[in-house]
Amino acid sequence: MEWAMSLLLNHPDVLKKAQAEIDNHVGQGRLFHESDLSKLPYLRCIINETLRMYPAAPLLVPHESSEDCVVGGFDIPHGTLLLVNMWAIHNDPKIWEEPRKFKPERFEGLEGRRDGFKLLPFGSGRRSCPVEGLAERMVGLALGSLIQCFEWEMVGDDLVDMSEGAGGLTLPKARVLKAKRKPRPTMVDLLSQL
Ligand code: HEM
Repeated sequence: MEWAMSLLLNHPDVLKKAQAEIDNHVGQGRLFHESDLSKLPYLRCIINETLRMYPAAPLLVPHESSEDCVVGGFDIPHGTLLLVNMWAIHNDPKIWEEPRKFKPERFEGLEGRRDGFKLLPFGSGRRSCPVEGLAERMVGLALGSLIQCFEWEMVGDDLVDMSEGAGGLTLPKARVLKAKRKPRPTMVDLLSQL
Protein backbone atom coordinates (compact mmCIF):
# COMPACT_ATOMS: atom_id res chain seq x y z
CA MET A 1 0.00 0.00 0.00
CA GLU A 2 2.77 2.40 1.00
CA TRP A 3 4.78 1.69 -2.16
CA ALA A 4 1.64 2.04 -4.32
CA MET A 5 0.65 5.38 -2.77
CA SER A 6 4.25 6.64 -3.10
CA LEU A 7 4.33 5.70 -6.78
CA LEU A 8 0.95 7.36 -7.38
CA LEU A 9 2.07 10.58 -5.69
CA ASN A 10 5.16 10.65 -7.92
CA HIS A 11 2.99 9.93 -11.01
CA PRO A 12 -0.10 12.18 -10.73
CA ASP A 13 -1.14 11.29 -14.30
CA VAL A 14 -1.55 7.63 -13.23
CA LEU A 15 -3.42 8.69 -10.09
CA LYS A 16 -5.82 10.79 -12.21
CA LYS A 17 -6.39 7.93 -14.64
CA ALA A 18 -7.17 5.55 -11.75
CA GLN A 19 -9.54 8.11 -10.22
CA ALA A 20 -11.32 8.50 -13.57
CA GLU A 21 -11.71 4.75 -13.92
CA ILE A 22 -13.26 4.52 -10.45
CA ASP A 23 -15.53 7.53 -11.10
CA ASN A 24 -16.73 5.92 -14.35
CA HIS A 25 -17.49 2.52 -12.90
CA VAL A 26 -18.38 3.21 -9.27
CA GLY A 27 -19.53 6.83 -9.47
CA GLN A 28 -19.45 9.22 -6.54
CA GLY A 29 -22.81 8.43 -4.96
CA ARG A 30 -21.58 5.41 -3.03
CA LEU A 31 -18.38 4.04 -1.60
CA PHE A 32 -16.12 1.66 -3.45
CA HIS A 33 -17.04 -2.00 -2.85
CA GLU A 34 -14.98 -5.15 -3.17
CA SER A 35 -17.28 -6.39 -5.96
CA ASP A 36 -16.22 -3.36 -8.07
CA LEU A 37 -12.67 -4.68 -8.37
CA SER A 38 -13.42 -6.93 -11.35
CA LYS A 39 -14.53 -3.86 -13.32
CA LEU A 40 -11.36 -1.87 -12.61
CA PRO A 41 -8.57 -3.29 -14.80
CA TYR A 42 -6.37 -0.19 -14.51
CA LEU A 43 -6.37 -0.40 -10.71
CA ARG A 44 -5.26 -4.02 -11.05
CA CYS A 45 -2.47 -2.90 -13.41
CA ILE A 46 -1.29 -0.42 -10.76
CA ILE A 47 -1.20 -3.13 -8.09
CA ASN A 48 0.62 -5.57 -10.39
CA GLU A 49 3.15 -2.91 -11.37
CA THR A 50 3.76 -1.96 -7.72
CA LEU A 51 4.26 -5.60 -6.71
CA ARG A 52 6.57 -6.07 -9.71
CA MET A 53 8.82 -3.13 -8.81
CA TYR A 54 8.66 -3.59 -5.06
CA PRO A 55 7.76 -7.23 -4.31
CA ALA A 56 6.56 -7.64 -0.71
CA ALA A 57 8.81 -10.71 -0.31
CA PRO A 58 11.80 -9.99 -2.62
CA LEU A 59 13.43 -13.40 -1.98
CA LEU A 60 10.08 -15.19 -1.45
CA VAL A 61 10.52 -17.40 1.63
CA PRO A 62 13.42 -19.86 1.96
CA HIS A 63 12.71 -23.23 0.35
CA GLU A 64 14.56 -26.54 0.68
CA SER A 65 15.00 -29.12 -2.09
CA SER A 66 13.31 -32.34 -1.01
CA GLU A 67 15.30 -34.40 -3.55
CA ASP A 68 18.30 -34.03 -5.87
CA CYS A 69 17.41 -31.86 -8.85
CA VAL A 70 18.90 -29.70 -11.61
CA VAL A 71 17.96 -26.00 -11.82
CA GLY A 72 19.23 -23.96 -14.77
CA GLY A 73 22.01 -26.52 -15.34
CA PHE A 74 23.16 -26.51 -11.70
CA ASP A 75 23.06 -29.75 -9.67
CA ILE A 76 21.18 -29.12 -6.44
CA PRO A 77 21.51 -31.87 -3.82
CA HIS A 78 18.50 -32.64 -1.64
CA GLY A 79 18.36 -30.61 1.59
CA THR A 80 19.79 -27.44 -0.03
CA LEU A 81 18.43 -24.07 1.12
CA LEU A 82 17.08 -22.27 -1.94
CA LEU A 83 16.24 -18.59 -2.28
CA VAL A 84 14.45 -17.26 -5.38
CA ASN A 85 15.49 -13.69 -6.14
CA MET A 86 12.07 -12.48 -7.26
CA TRP A 87 13.18 -8.85 -7.09
CA ALA A 88 15.85 -9.55 -9.73
CA ILE A 89 13.39 -11.41 -11.98
CA HIS A 90 10.78 -8.64 -11.63
CA ASN A 91 13.37 -5.99 -12.52
CA ASP A 92 15.42 -7.84 -15.14
CA PRO A 93 15.99 -5.59 -18.19
CA LYS A 94 16.27 -8.73 -20.35
CA ILE A 95 12.59 -9.53 -19.79
CA TRP A 96 11.04 -6.13 -18.96
CA GLU A 97 11.21 -2.94 -20.98
CA GLU A 98 12.53 -0.12 -18.76
CA PRO A 99 12.02 -2.16 -15.59
CA ARG A 100 12.66 0.74 -13.18
CA LYS A 101 9.92 2.87 -14.80
CA PHE A 102 6.44 2.78 -13.27
CA LYS A 103 4.25 1.83 -16.22
CA PRO A 104 1.02 0.14 -15.10
CA GLU A 105 -0.05 0.03 -18.79
CA ARG A 106 2.45 -2.79 -19.36
CA PHE A 107 -0.08 -5.12 -17.71
CA GLU A 108 -3.08 -4.09 -19.79
CA GLY A 109 -4.82 -7.23 -21.03
CA LEU A 110 -3.25 -9.48 -18.39
CA GLU A 111 -5.85 -11.56 -16.58
CA GLY A 112 -4.95 -12.17 -12.93
CA ARG A 113 -1.77 -11.51 -11.01
CA ARG A 114 0.76 -13.78 -12.75
CA ASP A 115 2.62 -13.45 -16.00
CA GLY A 116 4.26 -16.81 -16.67
CA PHE A 117 7.30 -16.99 -14.41
CA LYS A 118 8.08 -13.29 -14.94
CA LEU A 119 5.60 -11.88 -12.46
CA LEU A 120 5.15 -13.94 -9.31
CA PRO A 121 4.55 -11.55 -6.38
CA PHE A 122 2.84 -14.33 -4.42
CA GLY A 123 5.35 -17.07 -5.30
CA SER A 124 4.35 -20.23 -7.12
CA GLY A 125 3.44 -23.83 -6.47
CA ARG A 126 2.41 -25.58 -3.29
CA ARG A 127 4.17 -23.12 -0.98
CA SER A 128 2.91 -19.97 -2.67
CA CYS A 129 1.05 -17.41 -0.57
CA PRO A 130 -2.09 -19.15 0.72
CA VAL A 131 -4.09 -15.93 0.96
CA GLU A 132 -3.19 -14.51 -2.46
CA GLY A 133 -6.83 -13.87 -3.42
CA LEU A 134 -7.70 -12.28 -0.09
CA ALA A 135 -4.53 -10.13 -0.07
CA GLU A 136 -5.26 -8.86 -3.57
CA ARG A 137 -8.83 -7.95 -2.63
CA MET A 138 -7.70 -6.25 0.60
CA VAL A 139 -5.09 -4.15 -1.21
CA GLY A 140 -7.49 -3.36 -4.08
CA LEU A 141 -10.29 -2.31 -1.77
CA ALA A 142 -8.07 -0.17 0.48
CA LEU A 143 -6.15 1.47 -2.37
CA GLY A 144 -9.28 1.99 -4.46
CA SER A 145 -11.06 3.64 -1.51
CA LEU A 146 -8.14 6.02 -0.87
CA ILE A 147 -8.12 6.99 -4.54
CA GLN A 148 -11.90 7.39 -4.74
CA CYS A 149 -12.35 9.47 -1.58
CA PHE A 150 -9.33 11.78 -1.34
CA GLU A 151 -7.20 14.25 -3.23
CA TRP A 152 -3.55 13.49 -2.57
CA GLU A 153 -0.58 15.82 -2.51
CA MET A 154 3.08 15.55 -1.70
CA VAL A 155 4.49 17.30 1.35
CA GLY A 156 6.83 19.94 -0.09
CA ASP A 157 8.20 20.08 -3.63
CA ASP A 158 10.40 16.99 -3.64
CA LEU A 159 9.28 13.70 -5.13
CA VAL A 160 8.60 10.93 -2.63
CA ASP A 161 11.89 9.17 -1.78
CA MET A 162 11.64 5.64 -3.21
CA SER A 163 14.76 4.20 -1.51
CA GLU A 164 14.41 0.66 -0.28
CA GLY A 165 15.15 -0.02 3.37
CA ALA A 166 16.70 -3.10 4.93
CA GLY A 167 14.03 -5.69 5.58
CA GLY A 168 14.16 -9.24 6.79
CA LEU A 169 11.90 -11.19 4.51
CA THR A 170 10.00 -8.12 3.41
CA LEU A 171 10.82 -4.92 1.49
CA PRO A 172 10.08 -1.78 3.53
CA LYS A 173 10.56 1.80 2.38
CA ALA A 174 13.69 3.42 3.79
CA ARG A 175 11.61 6.46 4.80
CA VAL A 176 7.96 6.30 5.73
CA LEU A 177 5.60 7.99 3.33
CA LYS A 178 4.26 11.35 4.39
CA ALA A 179 1.49 12.83 2.26
CA LYS A 180 -1.28 15.42 2.44
CA ARG A 181 -4.85 14.52 1.67
CA LYS A 182 -8.24 16.16 1.72
CA PRO A 183 -11.66 14.68 0.91
CA ARG A 184 -12.68 15.17 -2.71
CA PRO A 185 -15.45 17.82 -2.76
CA THR A 186 -17.82 15.30 -4.41
CA MET A 187 -17.25 12.79 -1.60
CA VAL A 188 -17.60 15.10 1.44
CA ASP A 189 -21.32 14.36 2.00
CA LEU A 190 -20.85 10.62 1.74
CA LEU A 191 -17.80 10.63 4.04
CA SER A 192 -19.57 12.77 6.64
CA GLN A 193 -22.27 10.08 6.96
CA LEU A 194 -19.74 7.42 8.05
C1 HEM B 1 -0.07 -8.15 -0.84
C2 HEM B 1 0.07 -8.96 0.21
C3 HEM B 1 0.91 -10.23 0.19
C4 HEM B 1 1.91 -10.63 -0.66
C5 HEM B 1 2.48 -9.88 -1.88
C6 HEM B 1 2.36 -11.93 -0.21
C7 HEM B 1 3.38 -12.66 -0.80
C8 HEM B 1 3.85 -13.87 -0.32
C9 HEM B 1 4.97 -14.59 -0.88
C10 HEM B 1 5.83 -14.12 -2.06
C11 HEM B 1 5.13 -15.74 -0.19
C12 HEM B 1 6.22 -16.80 -0.41
C13 HEM B 1 5.80 -17.77 -1.51
C14 HEM B 1 6.90 -18.67 -1.99
O1 HEM B 1 7.94 -18.77 -1.32
O2 HEM B 1 6.76 -19.28 -3.07
C15 HEM B 1 4.11 -15.76 0.83
C16 HEM B 1 3.93 -16.79 1.73
C17 HEM B 1 2.99 -16.78 2.73
N1 HEM B 1 2.05 -15.80 2.97
FE1 HEM B 1 1.76 -14.10 1.88
N2 HEM B 1 1.63 -12.29 0.90
C18 HEM B 1 0.74 -11.29 1.18
C19 HEM B 1 -0.17 -11.25 2.21
C20 HEM B 1 -0.33 -12.25 3.15
C21 HEM B 1 -1.26 -12.20 4.25
C22 HEM B 1 -2.21 -11.01 4.54
C23 HEM B 1 -1.12 -13.37 4.94
C24 HEM B 1 -1.83 -13.86 6.18
C25 HEM B 1 -3.01 -13.44 6.56
C26 HEM B 1 -0.11 -14.17 4.26
C27 HEM B 1 0.29 -15.43 4.64
C28 HEM B 1 1.31 -16.15 4.07
C29 HEM B 1 1.79 -17.45 4.57
C30 HEM B 1 1.26 -18.23 5.79
C31 HEM B 1 2.85 -17.84 3.73
C32 HEM B 1 3.71 -19.12 3.82
C33 HEM B 1 3.12 -20.24 2.96
C34 HEM B 1 3.93 -21.53 3.01
O3 HEM B 1 5.13 -21.49 3.31
O4 HEM B 1 3.37 -22.58 2.71
N3 HEM B 1 0.33 -13.46 3.18
N4 HEM B 1 3.34 -14.61 0.74
